[in-house]
Amino acid sequence: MGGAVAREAEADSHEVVARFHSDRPFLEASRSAVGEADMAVDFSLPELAVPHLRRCCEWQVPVVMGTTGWYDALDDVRTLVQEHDASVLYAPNFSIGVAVLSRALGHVTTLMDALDDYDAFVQELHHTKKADSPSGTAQMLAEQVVDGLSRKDHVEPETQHQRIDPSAVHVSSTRAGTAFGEHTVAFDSPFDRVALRHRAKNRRGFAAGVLRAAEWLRGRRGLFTLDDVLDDWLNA
Ligand SMILES: NC(=O)C1=CN([C@@H]2O[C@H](COP(=O)(O)OP(=O)(O)OC[C@H]3O[C@@H](n4cnc5c(N)ncnc54)[C@H](O)[C@@H]3O)[C@@H](O)[C@H]2O)C=CC1
Ligand SMILES: O=C(O)C1=N[C@H](C(=O)O)C[C@H](O)C1
Repeated sequence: MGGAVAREAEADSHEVVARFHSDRPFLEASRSAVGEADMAVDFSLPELAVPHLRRCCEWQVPVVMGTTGWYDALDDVRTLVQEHDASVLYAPNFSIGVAVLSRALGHVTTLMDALDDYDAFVQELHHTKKADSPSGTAQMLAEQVVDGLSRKDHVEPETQHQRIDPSAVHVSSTRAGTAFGEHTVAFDSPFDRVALRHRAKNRRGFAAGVLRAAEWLRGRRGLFTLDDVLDDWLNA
């Protein structure tokens, strides 16, 4: 993703001050390496996300965090941001289409909460290079369903070798080929199935969302998500 974001940024007249990767690790860089950068964008590895966030907070560089797989540490990151009065915006998926799907899902789960016949599940498909599973987006969508449906109380991301607990939202992950990222949230009753689906056709949608989020974040302090950007985006 780093390359896709850099291309989109340069096409939009932003300057890419520095790029870090496995041969030039960010955590080994000095403050001067990022110069006057007014924003950092991170698409790296789950285990690097929090150390990278910490370094950016210490250096007072606002961050747009796209890396997934670190959300168990969200409370620590919230504390970190408060301690440093820092600026961080994170999202498991920077596509505007997923932001809209997520808003729509909020409305759908409110309706479905009154319709006990409907069970809910999430499916995701990604390319074989993906390091984390389930995807951050699938995890987010499944948690949204748990929050919205009183008959569900947890997410189950593992293959079940027994009957599924009816209070679980099952998330299944497939890794195959070069799929950019597909997510389906579905509600299944004895009579029909209602599904919301997003399919990324390439990586440009993620990169465009990152730029939009970075522009929104400038001058703001706190911990934000793409949902905070959405109202301005839709009304622009
Ligand atoms: N939020 C969103 O919209 C999206 C999130 N992602 C997430 O972004 C993350 C990265 O995904 P991809 O870009 O597809 O993976 P990738 O494997 O192409 O990129 C990982 C990058 O991390 C770099 N890296 C490895 N060690 C490093 C170190 N010590 N210091 C600095 N950089 C280091 C690698 O050089 C590489 O450039 C994943 O967690 C993925 O789920 C991916 C696409 C969209
Ligand atoms: O690794 C990817 O490629 C993607 N990861 C994100 C996720 O984990 O949800 C977003 C997108 O689906 C692509």
